[in-house]
Amino acid sequence: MEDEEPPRLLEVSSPEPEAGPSTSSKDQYDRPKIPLTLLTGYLGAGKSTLLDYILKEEHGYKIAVCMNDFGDTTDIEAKSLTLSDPNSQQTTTEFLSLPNGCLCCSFKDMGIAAIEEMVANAPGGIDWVMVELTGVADPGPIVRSFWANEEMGDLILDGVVCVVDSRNVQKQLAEQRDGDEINECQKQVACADVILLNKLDLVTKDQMKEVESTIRTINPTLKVHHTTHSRMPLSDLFNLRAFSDPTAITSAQQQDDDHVNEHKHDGEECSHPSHIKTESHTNGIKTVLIPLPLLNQEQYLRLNEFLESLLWESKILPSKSPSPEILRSKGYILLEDGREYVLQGVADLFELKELPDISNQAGTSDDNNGKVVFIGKGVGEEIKNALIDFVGI
Ligand SMILES: Nc1nc2c(ncn2[C@@H]2O[C@H](COP(=O)(O)OP(=O)(O)OP(=O)(O)O)[C@@H](O)[C@H]2O)c(=O)[nH]1
Repeated sequence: MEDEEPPRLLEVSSPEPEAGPSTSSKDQYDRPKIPLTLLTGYLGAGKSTLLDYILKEEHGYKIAVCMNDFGDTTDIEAKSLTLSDPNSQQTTTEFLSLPNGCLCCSFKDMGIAAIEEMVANAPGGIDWVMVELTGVADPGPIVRSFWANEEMGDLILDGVVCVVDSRNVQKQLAEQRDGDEINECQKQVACADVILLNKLDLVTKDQMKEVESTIRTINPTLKVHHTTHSRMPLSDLFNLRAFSDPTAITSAQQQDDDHVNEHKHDGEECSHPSHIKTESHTNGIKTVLIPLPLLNQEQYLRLNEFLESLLWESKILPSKSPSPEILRSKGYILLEDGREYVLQGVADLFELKELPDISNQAGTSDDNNGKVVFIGKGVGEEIKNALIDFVGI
């Protein structure tokens, strides 16, 4: 998938939220698409515990759970037609059917095409697919592949859920890699849409506050759940629509504001990310949030050009500034003529998608302000200033 020019995704409409297990959206040919959740998290965080819970709970969804090992994540496409049983090394498509209607499969190598084949052949049909990544996987290339595959494939990426071990995550985030590279734990937090701060029973209230501050410093767009044994309302794991719904970004900001308000009133020591030193744990991974006014058409085109230069060529910053490594981009953009766009990006792949019906989007943004968020290493004021200059706002 290393094309010379990063692919752009086709525009798809944002379906209305639906209740219950009937969750599939449709592609442009009116074929149903099955939502897929990627489950990530460092070794021992509680991913299997969460899957075990999902596979036993009565929730009404027919979920295919793939306990997966993509191995070298940069090679995902090459493996996309391989299905091999880790014990026999035989090619197989067998499932374990569970009493709550879920299917469980555990394969060593399984790519997108194999998952699609499994879903198509699943006895009785499937409402949802959940794929567990290995604890040391960098989710970025995998997220990118599933997302890029949506246009032609049968699956639609609903979101990325990350489980962390609250007792050990600060240490895991601070682990150094050769050449000061971003470590896997940092990438997992940066790429996620929902995070379970798990093992609540093993940390004090103050430790949990500090963990949450660090996590929010890396990625303030996350929806955070505090859990023990990965127990949480499962409805909060489904229908995230993280790659199509503008509330994913606006509600994240609201959540952050709520956190500040809470701080103002509870009289306890401040743990908000802007007031606590968490840099040593994040190894330079940060978020920059750039508020946007209403843009005219020309400014919108300039923003698009800015994103291409920044994400494809890392060219936009003054030459003396080190190139940022952007893991995730999100945004909500409003134009003077009333059009609204959602920006989603994973590494160099990005999409600016126009929201189909303005009247349907009422309430998507409480403050009615546009914004762009970049999460990664080396992001900061330089990007903000460069965007403001380039777009002319
Ligand atoms: N005390 C405590 N232990 C937990 C909690 N959640 C999970 N565990 C235990 O932590 C260990 C690791 O949990 P797993 O669910 O296997 O973690 P994982 O993320 O799947 O681990 P890998 O497969 O190695 O990546 C198991 O022994 C779990 O029982 C929790 O909230 N509290």
